[in-house]
Amino acid sequence: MFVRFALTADLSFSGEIPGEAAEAVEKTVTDSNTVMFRRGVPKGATDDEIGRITDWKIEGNTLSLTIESGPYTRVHDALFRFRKQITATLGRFRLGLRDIQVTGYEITLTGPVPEGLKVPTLPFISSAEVTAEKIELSLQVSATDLEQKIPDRIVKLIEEKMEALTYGGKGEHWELLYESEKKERFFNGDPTAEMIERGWIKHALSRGQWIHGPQSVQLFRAFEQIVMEEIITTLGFTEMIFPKLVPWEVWEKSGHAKGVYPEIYYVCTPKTRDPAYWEEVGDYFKVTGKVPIDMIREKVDGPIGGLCYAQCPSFWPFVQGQTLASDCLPIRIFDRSGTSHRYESGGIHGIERVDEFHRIEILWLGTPEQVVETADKLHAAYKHLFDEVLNLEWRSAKVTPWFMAQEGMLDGEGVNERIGTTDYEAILPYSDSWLEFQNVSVNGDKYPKGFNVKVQTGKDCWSGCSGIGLERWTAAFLAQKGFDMNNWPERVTALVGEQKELFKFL
Ligand SMILES: Nc1ncnc2c1ncn2[C@@H]1O[C@H](COS(=O)(=O)NC(=O)[C@@H](N)CO)[C@@H](O)[C@H]1O
Ligand SMILES: [Zn+2]
Repeated sequence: MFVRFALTADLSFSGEIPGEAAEAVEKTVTDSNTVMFRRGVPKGATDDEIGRITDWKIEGNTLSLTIESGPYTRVHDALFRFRKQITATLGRFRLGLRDIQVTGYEITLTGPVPEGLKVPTLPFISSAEVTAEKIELSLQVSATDLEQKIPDRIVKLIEEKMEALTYGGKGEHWELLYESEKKERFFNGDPTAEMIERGWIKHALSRGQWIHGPQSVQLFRAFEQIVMEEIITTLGFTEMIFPKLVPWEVWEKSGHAKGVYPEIYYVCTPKTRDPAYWEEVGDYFKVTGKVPIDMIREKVDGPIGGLCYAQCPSFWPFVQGQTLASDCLPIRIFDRSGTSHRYESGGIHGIERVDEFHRIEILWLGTPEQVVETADKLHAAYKHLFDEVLNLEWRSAKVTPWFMAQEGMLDGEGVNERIGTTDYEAILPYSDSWLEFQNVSVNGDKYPKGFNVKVQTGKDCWSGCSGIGLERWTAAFLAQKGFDMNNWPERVTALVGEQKELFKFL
């Protein structure tokens, strides 16, 4: 795409601009066009690619400018560079710059426009024309918007949307890394249906949410214990507690704020704690037995953020803005302190795809070498766990990095080949489909950059994370091993012990 910008602006000064100043203004315009606007422009850029003042006129205390550019020294950058020059020039005539009014701003992107491109609806875009080979935008922007580089971000956003449409079909990247040998299958049913049948779990009252009875929890805790022994203790990870209510600021820094909105469970706060303010809500419920949602909606603030989604982002404020001493690296921590929530795709699923799930989130950070080495150690430990301890039929594959998928980004070309996500999948005999039950990711410098974390050497700081989904482990394990404990690996049987049957429903 070739991008052109055009801008008209009125610069108003503290008094009438005298006739004799015209010459000085002319000189400042020429200097800007020939020298100032060429600063930092790559060699070989043609004249019409570089910002230029193509017209100007003085009327009373106002200097009106027309600026045009291609991609270099874009018109708003030219405007602010010129502002510096002209303030000095007219300062000599004892005139101060009072205000800049942007009276027009056009962006034209020329090149093949993919089918179905939707120009974003933003307050800054006053009109948009899209044809097969061109996109023309008129913006309504203030000088402050230009200082915040709104036009550049709009162009970047449109380019991202076009890329997504062009490569959209590429979808998720998937490349097989390892496949275990086939294992004996002791069960052919849907584990969730069987768990319900046996009273191990029951649907809870919120969407995609379950109440886990003792038998299910005994299995969750057995898996957790095995993770503690085989992974956490063996590799030296230490427990922390990461917050589970995530404010926007965390997701702004983690990048989730780019595109996680369709799947968030949003959180709002009362406008006031004053009981009198809320009395009518309780009264309404007392009288009707119904909760007045619309009335509540008027009385809350926010959403201030949402419930835990990816689990690792809310750790990062712990180290935000800090420099870590080399001798404390690599940091290896984990969190299992609460639930994650995702407003998943429609339809009722089994426990393998729920809106509220229980995950052990393993997180490590340090130099790139330390982070890659830790990931490799984790892969080896997991392989031992699934092959020898749980004796699962499983495979692993390199996929689109989880954080890109969650931000709706494409698999970035050219990122360091060690950066990425490995999914662990287990076969579910009853549906003959593979279920991703956990993953291991090398996230590169994404989080340290997002949260401004440095290491003593001043070199890159990288991080990685691994999410172990206990619902998914349980679904995969039961789908393959069934419910007869004699067919379970004895480590699991020993940890589960005698199953608790508490409830007798008549
Ligand atoms: N809807 C869901 N239901 C049950 N488990 C889920 C769900 N979504 C994710 N998980 C579990 O969480 C793991 C990691 O989720 S992820 O989105 O792939 N990755 C992340 O969020 C990373 N932060 C690592 O946790 C998945 O492998 C799966 O085990
Ligand atoms: Zn994570």
